[in-house]
Amino acid sequence: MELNENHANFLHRLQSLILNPKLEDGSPSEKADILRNMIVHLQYAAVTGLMTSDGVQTMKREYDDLYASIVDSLDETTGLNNFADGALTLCQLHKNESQSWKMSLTIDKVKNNQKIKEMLATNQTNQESLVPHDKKGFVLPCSKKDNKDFSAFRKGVSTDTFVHTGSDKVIWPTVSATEENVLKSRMNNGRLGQENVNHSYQHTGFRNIRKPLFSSGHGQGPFGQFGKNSSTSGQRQYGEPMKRPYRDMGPIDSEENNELPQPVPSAFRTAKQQLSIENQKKYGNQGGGQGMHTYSYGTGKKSLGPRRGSNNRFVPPIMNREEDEGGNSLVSAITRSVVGHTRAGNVSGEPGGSTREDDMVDERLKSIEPKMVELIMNEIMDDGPGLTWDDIAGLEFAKKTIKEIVVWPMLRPDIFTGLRGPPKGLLLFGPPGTGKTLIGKCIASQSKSTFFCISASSLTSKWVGEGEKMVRALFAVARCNQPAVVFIDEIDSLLTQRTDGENEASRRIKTEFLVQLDGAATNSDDRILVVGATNRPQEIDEAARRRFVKRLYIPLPEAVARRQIVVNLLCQQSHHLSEEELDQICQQSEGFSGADMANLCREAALGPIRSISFGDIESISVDQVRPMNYADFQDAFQHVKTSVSSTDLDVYLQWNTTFGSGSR
Ligand SMILES: Nc1ncnc2c1ncn2[C@@H]1O[C@H](COP(=O)(O)OP(=O)(O)OP(=O)(O)O)[C@@H](O)[C@H]1O
Ligand SMILES: [Mg+2]
Repeated sequence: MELNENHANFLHRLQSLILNPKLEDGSPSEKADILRNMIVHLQYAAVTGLMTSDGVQTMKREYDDLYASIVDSLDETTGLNNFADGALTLCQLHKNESQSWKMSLTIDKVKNNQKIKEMLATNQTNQESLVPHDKKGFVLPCSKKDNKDFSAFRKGVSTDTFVHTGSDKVIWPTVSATEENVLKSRMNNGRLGQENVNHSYQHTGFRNIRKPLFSSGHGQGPFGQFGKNSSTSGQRQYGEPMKRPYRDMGPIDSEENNELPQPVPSAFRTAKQQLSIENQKKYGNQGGGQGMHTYSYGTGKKSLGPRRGSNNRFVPPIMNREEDEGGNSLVSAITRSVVGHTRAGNVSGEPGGSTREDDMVDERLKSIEPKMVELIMNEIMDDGPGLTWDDIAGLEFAKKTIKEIVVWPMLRPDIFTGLRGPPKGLLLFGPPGTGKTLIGKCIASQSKSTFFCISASSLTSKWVGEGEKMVRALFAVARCNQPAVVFIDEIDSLLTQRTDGENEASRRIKTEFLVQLDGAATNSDDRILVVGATNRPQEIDEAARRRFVKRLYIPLPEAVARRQIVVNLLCQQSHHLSEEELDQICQQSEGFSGADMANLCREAALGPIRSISFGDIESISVDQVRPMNYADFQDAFQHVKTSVSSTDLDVYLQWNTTFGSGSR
């Protein structure tokens, strides 16, 4: 590939972005923009072959993590996912590990990094080529075995620079010594992969760039110059015409110039690339394994279960050329990631899916912006926190109906066809704190389907600004991950009744949502269930209401259920409550929601602690804390009241009578 002025400008821009990311100041959205820009640049560099996919992947992984931490963070000073805080109890208490992530790569840190110091020291002493080459000096294809030598070579890569004559019209930016250090260090880490920045790009990561030829007979591999005296001997002046593409380049003698050797090193792959290719072939992207670390979110987070970590979901969108000669790498890579995430027993069956499946998925995602696919993938939950139906007290009718709609059809799709086909929309409505979100958690852990938990904020994000496209992306990705359950908590905030004065964007989102719901409902092959939960069903648009064919009332718990909640919670504490006292508590708590019951128990559990004098609290052992008793509950009743008024209750009962699917 010829390095033209556009490429030069591009590389110049990329270099300044990396050297000076300007991430210290600025709002979260500005930072997100900068990082997005960086990621796009890296993708471009890989697609055009200006950087190796290895170099891109390593760098991009870091920027992706940082980017995801900004997009996900609920803290308004550091992140974007905060504007719907009030509306979304689901997200409250969300504590994201990424919040503490800071840009650690400062120039000072790089300068003081031990490895970099060593590298620079090695550079000065290392004079020998460590890359295997044949007698003529051509670089040999590197096997996994050779890779050991090769990494040694990378450590000792020469930092000498080439003279830049200017006749290529490529004006490389002049960089300071410190900046040079940064770039060198990134090269050594396989990041930018640049080993020579003074006036020419000799980049371990950049490939196919016109490179200086050597005539010294010492090998020059795809990773740049090496060999004796590389600062002067054998360097090609920039004005000289390029004889061969860089990646195919071996050293040539001046006499041999007319008879160029066959490109040997084009077969070259690093061991890492080779391993990654093999893994991809074997397992699809899931099996790629290396470099993908799993996140676990903070314990304080209130959510339906663990989200896939940003890196876990991330599959480098740029594949090795060997694998994707046909281009369209971004979409197909994301497609693979979608298929790769599909659970066992899903449409694709095997992780990674078949080629036919890939093609099919490709089609479905073709019109969807990759960044949106990525955002949606981020909303897929791994198996939830192991909640079972028994953890939900009472609500027998709702549980039975949900099992019918969600669990059984997943187990026996062959039986649930035609008239028996399960409904595609399920609405859970009822007073606050009655277990609607809890049911969502249970579906996540019990259904053998891909579970998307979508918050209104992901769909209406100010930053994305294109909510209806997000809705389309959501359903497209769900379609690729069938059977799928899309759980939308507090769905009223998304589907409120349409009014004349309402904002155009939210109207568009709503319309798209209805269209997609219709599509899922009418296409009998689609195995997508949309579950909405709300405590304001009366505010839902009538068109949306119609599409939620099953509308289940989740009422306040009855005495038996309240008892079960108390017993479940008390099993973690020592107590002296008799059966009669428990019955008494359940009668006294008439009108309490499940959440109120949990609050009551929490308050009562503080009783024994309150009876300890302030002075003893530091020294007392756990065994010395007295067990809870009936009096603690009586005290707690003084402070905890029902949160649902009887007027509110009437509204739900009324709505259930008119629109609900029954409650027995
Ligand atoms: N049926 C139940 N069984 C056991 N615990 C329950 C039940 N209902 C509510 N709880 C308790 O109340 C808490 C809140 O429940 P949940 O978040 O599911 O309520 P919700 O119906 O989604 O409320 P909202 O409408 O305000 O979102 C749960 O974490 C659980 O401790
Ligand atoms: Mg809820």
